[in-house]
Amino acid sequence: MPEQWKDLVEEQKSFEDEVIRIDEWWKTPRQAGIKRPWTASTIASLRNTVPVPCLANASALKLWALLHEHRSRGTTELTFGATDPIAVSQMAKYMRTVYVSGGLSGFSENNYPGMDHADYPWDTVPKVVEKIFKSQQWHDQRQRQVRMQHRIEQRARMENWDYLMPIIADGDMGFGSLTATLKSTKALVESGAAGIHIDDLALGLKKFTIGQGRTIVPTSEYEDRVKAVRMQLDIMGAETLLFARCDLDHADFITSVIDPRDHEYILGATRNVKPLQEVIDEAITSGESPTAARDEWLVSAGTMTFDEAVEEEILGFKQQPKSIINIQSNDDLLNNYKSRVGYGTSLSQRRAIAKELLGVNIFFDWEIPRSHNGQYLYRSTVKAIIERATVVAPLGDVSWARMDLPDYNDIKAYHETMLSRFPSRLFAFSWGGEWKFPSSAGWTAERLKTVSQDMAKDYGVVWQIQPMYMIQGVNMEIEKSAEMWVNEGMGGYYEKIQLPATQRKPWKVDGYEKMSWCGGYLSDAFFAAIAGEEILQKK
Ligand SMILES: C[C@](O)(C(=O)O)[C@H](CC(=O)O)C(=O)O
Repeated sequence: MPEQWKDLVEEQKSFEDEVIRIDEWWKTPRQAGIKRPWTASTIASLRNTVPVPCLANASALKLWALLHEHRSRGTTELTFGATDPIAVSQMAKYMRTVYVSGGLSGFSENNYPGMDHADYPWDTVPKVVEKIFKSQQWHDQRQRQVRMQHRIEQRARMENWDYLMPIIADGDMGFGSLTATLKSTKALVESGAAGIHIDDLALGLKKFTIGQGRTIVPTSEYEDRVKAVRMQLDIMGAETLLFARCDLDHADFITSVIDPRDHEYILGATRNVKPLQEVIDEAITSGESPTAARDEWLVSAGTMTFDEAVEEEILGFKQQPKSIINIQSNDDLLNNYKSRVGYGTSLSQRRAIAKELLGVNIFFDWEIPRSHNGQYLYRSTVKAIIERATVVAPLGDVSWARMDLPDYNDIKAYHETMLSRFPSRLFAFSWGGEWKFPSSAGWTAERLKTVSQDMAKDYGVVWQIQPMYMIQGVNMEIEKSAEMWVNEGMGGYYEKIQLPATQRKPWKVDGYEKMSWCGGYLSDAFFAAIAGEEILQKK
């Protein structure tokens, strides 16, 4: 065999071995539940010749085991968003995971802070994850060094925190095209993320500042994003969990009507009026309120979904159209229409069915209500969230319906239906800040005390977070400390911080005087080891 053939045969063999390794990996309990639309050879061909070890894997497998343990016990992991490694080192005493919120990172971790419009640089969250991941390693190292200076029986009485808490990171909407999603996934995994969430919001259109404005992408685009994340994980051999988040709740817009699976929820005008944007522009030119003009327009245009327009048409019939001979009532007609349309029936198919049944063309135009940025008007429903979550569930590990001002009935409907389709599903949920919790929507103070545990037990919601609003608690403590220091100086510090912190039981609160937490003992150990001393001297 010529020399160069030997290399080629080796190359082929190493490729085929890699394919086998990937196939075997996909059979492991952690990976077996995922349904991929690609083969192991595709992934092998996208991998490096020499695979780069995946640092996040130990943590990801730990997260996987933890969430499954919660699932089987009917309990939940409660955590909150943090960007500061110091805060995370304290959280380790009570919680077993940590969340890195994009909103919080965009607010505090870059030079151009702002509201959570996901407009911060795409590598902001990976950098925060990396900072926390590395700090966790350091805390683990310095704690171990101190512990190892003590005999086993002494160690039983010493602090022994698990600082290596799996980090779940906000992947937002992937930060760009599919290749940007691949890159941001790669960066998050390389930074140490044990879990990543990805959502279906439109790029550049995330808004929290005004009442209206949440915009989602078509189902197909969301599906592609989730695929991109999964594919990048596969390429890296990463065990990192994929949290498929759906942000459709309270969405007002969708960017495109390309996917028939979304057509049922798109709103159109049922009267032949001027386009909305023209009316808004005229209002602005003449100094009138564009919001009022918009609201009036929505009513005057008879804005509704196509199915609602069909229903209105049928209910408006005084008598049966002649073409329908075997249908007795308007209700039968409506039921007939409904039985013939369903998930994925396109608008043109719906039009044709309506025409066939009613004998008339229904006026419905979803172009004229389009917004300034070209978005289509959208009606969000729990059913639509479930449909999207169902599409992406086989690619993800955890399902998450982001809800704001939630109605408990919506939470129940979403999880019950998802469980009927995916009985062993893991779910995530995020709570909000300063929510009003109306009792009309099923919320009472008593309900709130048990709701997290109930959602874990009843629906398998194993990971529940306060994404960014715990910052209010942090602010409260800092504000109180600032007030104290300015008014009471050293006396206040001694009485209100130093004494209670050092007297706290069973452990002192961490501070610089505690040589372990600030790494003093670890530094001393380095100096001693370099000087040639035996540092493992059991006290
Ligand atoms: C989770 C989230 O993405 C975040 O950045 O923390 C935000 C939080 C929030 O606004 O409630 C989100 O849900 O979009």
